[in-house]
Amino acid sequence: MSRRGDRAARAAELRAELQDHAERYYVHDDPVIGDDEYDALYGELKALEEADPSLVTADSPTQRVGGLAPVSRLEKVTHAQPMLSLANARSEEELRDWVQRMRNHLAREGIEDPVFRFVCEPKIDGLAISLLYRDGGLERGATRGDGTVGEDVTHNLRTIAAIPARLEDAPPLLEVRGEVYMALTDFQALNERRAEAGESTFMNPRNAAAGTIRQLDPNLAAQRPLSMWAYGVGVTEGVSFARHSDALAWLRERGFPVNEDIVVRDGEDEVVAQCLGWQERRGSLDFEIDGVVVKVDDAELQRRLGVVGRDPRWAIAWKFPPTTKVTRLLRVDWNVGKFGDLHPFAVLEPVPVGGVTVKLATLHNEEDLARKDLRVGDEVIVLRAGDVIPQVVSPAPHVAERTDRGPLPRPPERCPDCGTRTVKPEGAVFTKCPNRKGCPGQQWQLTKHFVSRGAMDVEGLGELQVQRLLDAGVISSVADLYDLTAERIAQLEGYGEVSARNLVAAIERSKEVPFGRVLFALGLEEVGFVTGRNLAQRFRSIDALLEATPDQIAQTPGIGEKMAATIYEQLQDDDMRALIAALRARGVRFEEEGPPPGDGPLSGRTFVLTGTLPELTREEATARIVAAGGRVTSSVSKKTDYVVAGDSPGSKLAKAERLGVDVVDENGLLALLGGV
Ligand SMILES: NC(=O)c1ccc[n+]([C@@H]2O[C@H](COP(=O)([O-])OP(=O)(O)OC[C@H]3O[C@@H](n4cnc5c(N)ncnc54)[C@H](O)[C@@H]3O)[C@@H](O)[C@H]2O)c1
Ligand SMILES: [Zn+2]
Repeated sequence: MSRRGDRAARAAELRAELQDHAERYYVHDDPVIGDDEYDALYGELKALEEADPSLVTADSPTQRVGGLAPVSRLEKVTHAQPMLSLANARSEEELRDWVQRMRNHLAREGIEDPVFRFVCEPKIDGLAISLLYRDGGLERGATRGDGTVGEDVTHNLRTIAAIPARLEDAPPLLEVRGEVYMALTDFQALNERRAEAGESTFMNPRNAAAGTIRQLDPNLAAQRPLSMWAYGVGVTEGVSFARHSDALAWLRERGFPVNEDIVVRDGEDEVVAQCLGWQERRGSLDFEIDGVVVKVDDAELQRRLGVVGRDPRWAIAWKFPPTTKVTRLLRVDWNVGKFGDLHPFAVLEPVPVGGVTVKLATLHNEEDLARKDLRVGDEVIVLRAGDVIPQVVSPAPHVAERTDRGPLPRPPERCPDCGTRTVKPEGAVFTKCPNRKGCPGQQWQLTKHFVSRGAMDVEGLGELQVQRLLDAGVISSVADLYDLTAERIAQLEGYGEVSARNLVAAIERSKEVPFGRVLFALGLEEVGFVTGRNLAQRFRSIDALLEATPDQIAQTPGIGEKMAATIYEQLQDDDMRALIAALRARGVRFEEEGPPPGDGPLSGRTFVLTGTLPELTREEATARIVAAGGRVTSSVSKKTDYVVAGDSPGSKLAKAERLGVDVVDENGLLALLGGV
């Protein structure tokens, strides 16, 4: 075969392979190769096409954004201006080549020696969206899709607090582009919640954000904390910008979240230094960035540079080294949780990932382990994003084809901490150590939980210190914390005189923690942060709660019969009652402060908010209703007194109308509040 024939065959092979990987990546969220590997194949195809442009086909991945058309049941929207992708640079050399390519291109356009200013922006690893504002109102929000046609996700984008619903001083038409993302801590909390509930976990924050935004039901999006960074404008009428940096400043002034770290740099050297600097810092951010986007600042130069294939010629993505690595799964060990749940984790052959050596990774639960089909001895893909606990994503490609793999790891028959025989209750997600009272593993978890942020919030008492206090026998229950003296603490490893005094002060301060959080801190099964607060609001004192019947507990918002029974049972337990008495004797709060709800003009009334209100944010409206003695819940039922409907209200309004619930607008709400 001729050399051209060889090249054409290889190009076709690469196209098919890339198409396959793109489908796994974008549609099924289940890539089998790393981004660097994908980019290498992509680079090879691109090089072939550049050497021989006749090899370029219209369906080549180098010519199409995302590689795929939208497939979901969401409405399709055609973008007013295509949403493009970005070319990559993985080294200083590639970045300098890009600048040289721009110079060459401009020279052909008759522009010699252009002066470049560059805007460097963190490359947020989320999903691109377009927000269309007409006369200041958010008319439509859409995903990128295949760059030309995206999906209408306005209903979900409206639930994101960072996205302005209305703009002051706005031009007739404005398209804002940005990245929707999930913060790393939120991502981790979401996955933990899902694992606890036996649901599948998300592989990374991008996955979680994309999965959430593409849901049909906006309630789901509202429950998952998403945010956005704005990084550009698309079509506009009545406003234009000479520089990209002007557009960003203008967006910021109008209330869009524009990342504070974005900088303007004059030359290539400065840009390179900036990229390397962020590469160092990437782990310290609370959201994932996978690189730096470098853009030419001057709008006229951008226009002259134009687009090549699916990428603007005037921008490039400096990609960081990958945060996934392949290593060997040496063992699966099991940790005992607060309620005796056995949580599997992976012991790995140590491997450096993104600047840190990873030896352990979370595996969430037994089902997760089975779903991922992980076996001891397998080569596995580990992912480390920011400060989040590393996770095992899957076996490495081709492992599944091996025939000599070990069995699926099973939870141990005896508790690794106390040796008690483990049990798996019918229908439960976790195998358990049933020794709630005597298991040191559970004791440690409960103590750690008690002092954690959101619970009693005792600063200066990390998990290692908790372990030391328990091991040394200095405390045997959380009540003992309140008897500690600075002298006693100072004798322990890791404490000096000052830190010991600070710890005693922090423990003392925890007596101010409100009753609802104390209930949460006790570590009762089914009593999370919100349920703790709701119980506190309903019963107002521990005495009332301890006397309550399961039926009375079930009348608390958010608590069903089954939950109520579990909570009731734990409160009957002698040890739990002794612990509560001991904490109470030491001054921990077991009463709700302030006037009882029911004192305001809205006492006993239940509200549901839907849509965007003209003035009040959701948080403001909720706070004012609660301050007036009312209650806000998330779904409409016969018990709802009022639905407050704003712009684009969604299904709750329809339901309210069906059930005959009163519907008011913002003015109606303000009237009910009576100027509170
Ligand atoms: N592993 C696989 O199998 C596989 C398959 C397909 C794609 N991929 C990966 O996906 C990449 C291609 O994805 P892509 O086309 O979405 O492009 P991209 O992610 O490389 O870059 C374009 C996107 O960057 C985002 N972005 C973040 N911050 C930005 C900012 N400040 N300014 C502008 N844009 C910003 C936008 O969403 C934009 O659409 C490849 O490089 C590859 O790494 C991997
Ligand atoms: Zn045990």
